[in-house]
Amino acid sequence: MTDQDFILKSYNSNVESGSVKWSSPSNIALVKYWGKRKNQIPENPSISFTLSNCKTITEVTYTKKTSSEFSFDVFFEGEKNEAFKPKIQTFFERIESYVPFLRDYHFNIETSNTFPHSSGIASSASGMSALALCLMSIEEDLGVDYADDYFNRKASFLARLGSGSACRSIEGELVVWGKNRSTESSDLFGVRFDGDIHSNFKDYQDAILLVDKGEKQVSSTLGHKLMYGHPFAKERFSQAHDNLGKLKDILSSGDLKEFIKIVESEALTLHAMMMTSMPYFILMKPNTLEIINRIWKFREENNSNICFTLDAGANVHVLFPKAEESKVYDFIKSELVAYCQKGHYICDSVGNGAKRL
Ligand SMILES: Nc1ncnc2c1ncn2[C@@H]1O[C@H](COP(=O)(O)OP(=O)(O)OP(=O)(O)O)[C@@H](O)[C@H]1O
Ligand SMILES: C[C@@](O)(CCOP(=O)(O)OP(=O)(O)O)CC(=O)O
Repeated sequence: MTDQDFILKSYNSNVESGSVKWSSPSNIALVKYWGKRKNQIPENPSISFTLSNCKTITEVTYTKKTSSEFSFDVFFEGEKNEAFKPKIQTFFERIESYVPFLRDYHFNIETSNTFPHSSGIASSASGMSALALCLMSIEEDLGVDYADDYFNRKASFLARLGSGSACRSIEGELVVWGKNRSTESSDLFGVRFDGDIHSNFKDYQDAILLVDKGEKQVSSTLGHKLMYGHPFAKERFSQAHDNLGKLKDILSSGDLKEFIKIVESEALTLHAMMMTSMPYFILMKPNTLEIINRIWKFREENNSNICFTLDAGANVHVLFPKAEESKVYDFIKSELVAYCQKGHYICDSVGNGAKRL
């Protein structure tokens, strides 16, 4: 498929108003997207677990208007929000040719997240995917009739133009984005991982330890830009291809020890890219490292398959098989909680994707 396949050519412009509502999850990458080209095309493929409890709920009410500029209001967690508007404005500008009705309506966007935003738990992924899905449902309200597959693909295509990782939030349980030699994929949208998944990875758990709930100093968007001219960029992009290939085999064989190696190495490589860019920056906090060291110690002493991953932030995602749930939560409550801001953490697990409400 090409960009052209997603252009909406005709719709019923007589619809006066309506309302649509979606819940869309965040996701956590196992192989990380870090570096992009023009038009939100990733420099390397990535794969993520779709989450279940970390999600955005967005309701969009649309009303016909006469003026031709974009018009929308954002209400975040019940209050009028100006801070989220520029990202949505940029999103609308990027997707206009694919959803031309954007200038015909005023949009009232009421949204909330179940987790802190802008702190490396991919609120841009759940937020932008929820909005993209609402626009797709409006497209349907305007008389456009699509097969299920196309609906999800276009939603993912639009979401990508809001935030790259958002294209991996439409479906579950594992989603791949970015052309590669190992799996079915596209640079334009995310697709469900087409390989076998061993039962060891069913219902995988993710406890997100909130080391720092504040907004991070450097946004992911800026971080991606710093991969231009980065001294290790070429090697990193090629490593991501290799890691995705290895992960495909691991997901099928159920080899948890090998899974841990890839996932932890990906997280540390992501942060190594930040530390070696110019300007360089560090998003981990001292407690991030304390937690990592304690996870390693616990794994060794308990013959556990617990591991960590990080997004672009200080918070730690603790990944583990369902079978280890009770012993890992005992460990978190007795040891790791001390390193979390106000003792807060989120219990999550792999989920099935977005839902219309
Ligand atoms: N519910 C929402 N609706 C619309 N936009 C949202 C929503 N939640 C967050 N955003 C947008 O996403 C931005 C945060 O994304 P950013 O990439 O900086 O941080 P993040 O949440 O840590 O994500 P990531 O882990 O992908 O870096 C917010 O400033 C806002 O513009
Ligand atoms: C570290 C990451 O979470 C980076 C996410 O980057 P974004 O998707 O937030 O960036 P933009 O495309 O600029 O919106 C890794 C990942 O999710 O793959």
